[in-house]
Amino acid sequence: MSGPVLACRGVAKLYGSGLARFVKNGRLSADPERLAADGVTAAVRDVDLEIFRGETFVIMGLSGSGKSTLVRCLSGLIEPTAGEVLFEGRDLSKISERELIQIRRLQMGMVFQNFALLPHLTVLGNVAFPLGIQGRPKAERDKRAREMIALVGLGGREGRFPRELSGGQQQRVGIARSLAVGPDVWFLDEPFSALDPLIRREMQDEVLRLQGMLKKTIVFITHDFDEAVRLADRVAIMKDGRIEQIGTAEELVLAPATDYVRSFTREAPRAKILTARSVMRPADGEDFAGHVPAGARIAAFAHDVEASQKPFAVVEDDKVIGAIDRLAMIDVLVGRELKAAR
Ligand SMILES: Nc1ncnc2c1ncn2[C@@H]1O[C@H](COP(=O)(O)OP(=O)(O)OP(=O)(O)O)[C@@H](O)[C@H]1O
Repeated sequence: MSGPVLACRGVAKLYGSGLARFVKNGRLSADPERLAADGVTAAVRDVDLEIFRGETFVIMGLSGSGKSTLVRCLSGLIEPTAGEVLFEGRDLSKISERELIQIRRLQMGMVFQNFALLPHLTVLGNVAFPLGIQGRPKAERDKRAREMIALVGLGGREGRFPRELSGGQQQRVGIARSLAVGPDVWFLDEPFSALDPLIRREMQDEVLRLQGMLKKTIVFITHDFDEAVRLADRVAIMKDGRIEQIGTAEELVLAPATDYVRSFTREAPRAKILTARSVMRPADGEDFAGHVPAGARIAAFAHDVEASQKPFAVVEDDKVIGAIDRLAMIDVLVGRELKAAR
């Protein structure tokens, strides 16, 4: 098995003056009270994480919790005050500036909330832009840009300028541009926050569709738990620069590590998050009305189970591993506390 694509070890990013006095042996050595008393902002602190190939890793938190700063550290845009960021096992602070630029240009793609398109360039010009920076010949970059434009559903609009496109279309251009160089890691920093809810959902579907085809390693920032649930393999919840918990949406809902995570996930759409496995009870040789796969989300079968007098079998590898009945459905749907490991 290969190691993580990206990893953080004790990463901290401070803003203020005389920061060296807060770092000992490469690690942050001051607590938040001391930093605050000295007028220092700890935008990020004590962050340890690993992101694996092909994973969609979502970083969530309220405004000011440190999401963007952490992602800037992960993408090598800024250097942490303490700790290490490893990209494919290499400490980003130990490689040359030149190589870092190459990694950022060739192996990382970025999508931003404000689209960050160049207004004087057409759709084709914008998408081809990063290929031009790489010095690729014009014919080659135009061909690749056209492919990317078609991929995001904007074929035929190559000659338009950003101002002639809707917000959703502009962000599709941003997406096409970020994918043009074929990056290994795809960073999306609140890419859909400026879009209205319907378009936002459409764009989430677009990311899911592209991810199904391209299988990138994705680091996605959002402050919306529903968005995280739709997209994420794992979610990291940040508060005051620290990560409170990392887990699947189901783990966060069933076993919140802190009160903060509990309050963050309280309103979560449980039926879309929880699986049959986490709400089943032991089966005791009863008669079943049907069966559901252990990994299926409640929303997919809630209606059938609720409408049935008899329980349903929960199956895995063709074996019955538990049972699920109306009462369990009602517990989930009304949000009654579940025991994490029944
Ligand atoms: N260049 C900077 N100089 C000083 N303080 C900064 C700087 N960048 C970020 N901060 C502070 O660090 C903290 C975290 O900011 P950051 O932008 O990472 O949060 P965020 O979670 O991405 O917020 P938002 O969702 O609003 O974008 C904030 O208190 C912010 O004011």
